[in-house]
Amino acid sequence: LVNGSSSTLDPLAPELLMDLHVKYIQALDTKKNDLEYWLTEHLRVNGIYWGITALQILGHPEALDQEQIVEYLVKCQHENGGFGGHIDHDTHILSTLSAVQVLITYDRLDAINVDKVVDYVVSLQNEDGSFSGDSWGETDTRFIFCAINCLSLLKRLDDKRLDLPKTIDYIVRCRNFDGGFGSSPGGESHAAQVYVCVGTLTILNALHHIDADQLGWWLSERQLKNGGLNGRPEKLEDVCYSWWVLSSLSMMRRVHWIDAPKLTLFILEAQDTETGGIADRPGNLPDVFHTNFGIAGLSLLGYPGLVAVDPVYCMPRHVIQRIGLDKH
Ligand SMILES: COc1ccc(S(=O)(=O)N2Cc3cc(C#N)ccc3N(Cc3cncn3C)C[C@H]2Cc2ccccc2)cc1
Ligand SMILES: [Zn+2]
Repeated sequence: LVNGSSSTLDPLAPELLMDLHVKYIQALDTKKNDLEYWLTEHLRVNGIYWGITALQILGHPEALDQEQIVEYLVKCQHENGGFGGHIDHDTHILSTLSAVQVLITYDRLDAINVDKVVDYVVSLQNEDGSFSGDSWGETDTRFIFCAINCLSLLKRLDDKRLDLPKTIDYIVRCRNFDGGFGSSPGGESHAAQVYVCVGTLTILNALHHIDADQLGWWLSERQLKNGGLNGRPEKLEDVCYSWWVLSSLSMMRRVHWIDAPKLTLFILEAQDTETGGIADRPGNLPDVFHTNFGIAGLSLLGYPGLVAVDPVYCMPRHVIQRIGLDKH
């Protein structure tokens, strides 16, 4: 009952409309007459990572043209080694990580200059151990995770230019009295920041800096009566927190501290049964971001028929195993 899909509790419960979600993702790149398609141009590379990863977990890697996607991503790499959100957009650590994640998922790192990617990421590290998102210098624990995650995927954490002990110190400075983490020292605890800080410490084998019972309790407190999870106390439930909270609990071996059947039901009720796709909560419009993190969350909950996902990298577990990172 704990890990089964919701139908073990309630025969009328919705099920995951897998084929409809595959069609929703395939249709994303065809809406070229929608204003939204062009407004989200800056998100294109991130959107490809969200779409590809959802298709991988659904077991349909063939649903998009991999060669065409690789050719597009190659065009997004700048001479500084970073990737922009779209061709000729400024480079950013978020789109650089997304591009690397897709290329590794496709086993096509041969298509890009990996050494230049490493140079770009290393160039974003600051004196205090944090990382900036781009050359404008804005720092956020999210960017530290993107940098460490990317270097780990490229097997380049041993780069002599890095000061990893300082990065760990910076993350620890972002820990709050409630056991959670914020986007910078003194920042309020937020589930997405907990994920990026627990993920960074997991990759750097420094989880001993975390009080797993205290943080596990704060995370389990994110679950509301409707089964959904919020990001902070008093906030509304949102499907993407299924990923930020569950993956953090999974890294701390405490996924069972959440009511899995009730969360499963919440995610399934956020599906759009007409168009496919998953919204941030039931009744809202779906988007590729929440579709990916809803499906990834269901995979962590053991929903039947889904490919296993790695809680640290949010990539298929078999891909992480292929590159030998499944030691944690
Ligand atoms: C719809 O208004 C927005 C607002 C912001 C953004 S964003 O800054 O690019 N970004 C990615 C994102 C993508 C989509 C999709 N498709 C939808 C939302 C969303 N959010 C906003 C969000 C999600 N849950 C509640 N909120 C308000 C997260 C945000 C930050 C983020 C970026 C990368 C990785 C993780 C998180 C995009 C659209
Ligand atoms: Zn959300």
